[in-house]
Amino acid sequence: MINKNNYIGYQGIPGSYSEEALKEYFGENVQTKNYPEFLGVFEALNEKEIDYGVLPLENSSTGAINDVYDLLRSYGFYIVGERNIKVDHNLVVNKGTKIEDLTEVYSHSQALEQSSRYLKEHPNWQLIPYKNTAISARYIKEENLKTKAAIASKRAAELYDLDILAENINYNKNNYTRFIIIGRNLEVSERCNKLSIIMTVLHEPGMLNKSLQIFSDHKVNLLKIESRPIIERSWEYFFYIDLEGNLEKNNLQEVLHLVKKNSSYYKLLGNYQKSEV
Ligand SMILES: O=C(O)C(=O)C[C@]1(C(=O)O)C=C[C@@H](O)C=C1
Repeated sequence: MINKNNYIGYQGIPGSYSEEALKEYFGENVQTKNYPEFLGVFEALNEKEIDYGVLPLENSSTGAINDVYDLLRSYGFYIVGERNIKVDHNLVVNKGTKIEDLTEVYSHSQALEQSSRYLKEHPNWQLIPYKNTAISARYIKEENLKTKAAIASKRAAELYDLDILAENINYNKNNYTRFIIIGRNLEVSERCNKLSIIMTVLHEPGMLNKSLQIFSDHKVNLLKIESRPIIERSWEYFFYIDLEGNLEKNNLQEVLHLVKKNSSYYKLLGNYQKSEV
């Protein structure tokens, strides 16, 4: 369980959306460590450099963040919490830059995608995927050129002393990113009401349906299914399933036991409290 000596890791630098999710979840007064890549957060948790990590898992406009889904399975950590954050992107530039000066726009690929309709109105701009939204903002500040812009949060513009040339350029005005909090151990408490598992089924007709029927027969409410390819076995998939429930309540453990029996691979990813928004 979380205590005040814990270190919490996130991808990016101050001003990134991951940092915002971290502060919303843990509060302002926590010790943080940051890493340039998602992988760095997993490695740091593995090496006990941090106690928890905060990572984006999916977005309400563009869907899954595949790298994080895959890392989550391969490292074997647990989801202990989640927080949905409203994400509004801005085109940020060095002071005095005009829209017609721009030739290059830097940001995380997710942010470029979430702003794609606005960016299509400027077909002459070169779009350059970069490590993170706030790292892009800091980079264009360091370069100090009027030809380069970044897509980032208002807070990143403030922190790196940049101007906002266009506000809220994400095409979905209800653009939310779901962040997960990961830890080394399974943490189950009274308040947990959401569960995530990964499973694969035998490549035979009706096998996925059989697993889903188990949930339906026991009145377990499914919230999401995401599939990710199994690299070594073409056209076979890991199914990531989110469902409602608490591991210590009702007969959920027995239901999961039946699902496990019907699966060729099964892993419990965590039991945690659903984000309010
Ligand atoms: O946290 C950041 O600032 C990021 O650049 C990452 C990230 C992501 O990977 O989805 C986080 C939230 C937004 O959806 C866009 C980008």
